[in-house]
Amino acid sequence: MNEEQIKLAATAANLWFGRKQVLKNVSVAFPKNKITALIGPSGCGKSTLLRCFNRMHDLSNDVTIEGKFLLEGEDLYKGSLSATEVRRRIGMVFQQANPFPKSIYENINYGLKINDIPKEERQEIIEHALKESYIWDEVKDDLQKPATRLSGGQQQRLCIARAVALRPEVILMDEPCSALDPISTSKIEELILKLKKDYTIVIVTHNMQQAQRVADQTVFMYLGEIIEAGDTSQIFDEPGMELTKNYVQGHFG
Ligand SMILES: Nc1ncnc2c1ncn2[C@@H]1O[C@H](COP(=O)(O)OP(=O)(O)OP(=O)(O)O)[C@@H](O)[C@H]1O
Repeated sequence: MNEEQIKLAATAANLWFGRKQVLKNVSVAFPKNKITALIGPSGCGKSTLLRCFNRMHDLSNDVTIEGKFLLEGEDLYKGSLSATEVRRRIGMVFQQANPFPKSIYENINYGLKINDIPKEERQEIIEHALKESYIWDEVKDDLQKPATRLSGGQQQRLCIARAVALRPEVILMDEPCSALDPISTSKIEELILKLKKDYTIVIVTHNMQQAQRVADQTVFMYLGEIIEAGDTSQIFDEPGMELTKNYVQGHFG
């Protein structure tokens, strides 16, 4: 991958929670306008790595982070970027849809407000974000309804709308479908595939079929290390490492 294709990267990253090292010399690059699946057994550090890119560990005082986390070459920790700016440019969607206990409208409006988007522009941005996230038709007549009354799959698409409304460059998704039924899952997958035209996407998933359906690149982690990264077809069909092969074939994890 040449420099110009890389949107997001970590180099020689280490992370400790207290004395426990959870990321070990992690170097990884996520290409622009592509979907990367991050796979590996439970506890190997996938979420921890994802959260580093969004400065989610900033508020924990027992976390030590070393190495570099770069957005188009710009250091996410050492430069002039604030955590708020980092989170605007790098959006995140979580395993459990987490709408605010407010209306559908307010769920998106809130982020626009705190990012100083003028009031007169917000209506159009909200409508566009809901359309872009394939949920507009289901909610357009009831934008004042509490978001918590939507189904799980609708809530997750609303959370994606909330993220895209801020026009991020990257969307990080931490097992976004693990709490959803197969129909909602396929809607989200369809949405993810559509979004890659405009965004760089990194998705943590335990679902090997999902990784193969959506990801261009797959990264396999084990015990805090990156074992192998490559085109999804290569990782699944011709893995270079025995460990990767055993994992993708379901022998452990
Ligand atoms: N805040 C924390 N304090 C201490 N240890 C933590 C903290 N968060 C995570 N860990 C530990 O770090 C390791 C990696 O956790 P992480 O959630 O990144 O793994 P994961 O690969 O995403 O797992 P899963 O697939 O189960 O979500 C685990 O051993 C976990 O117990």
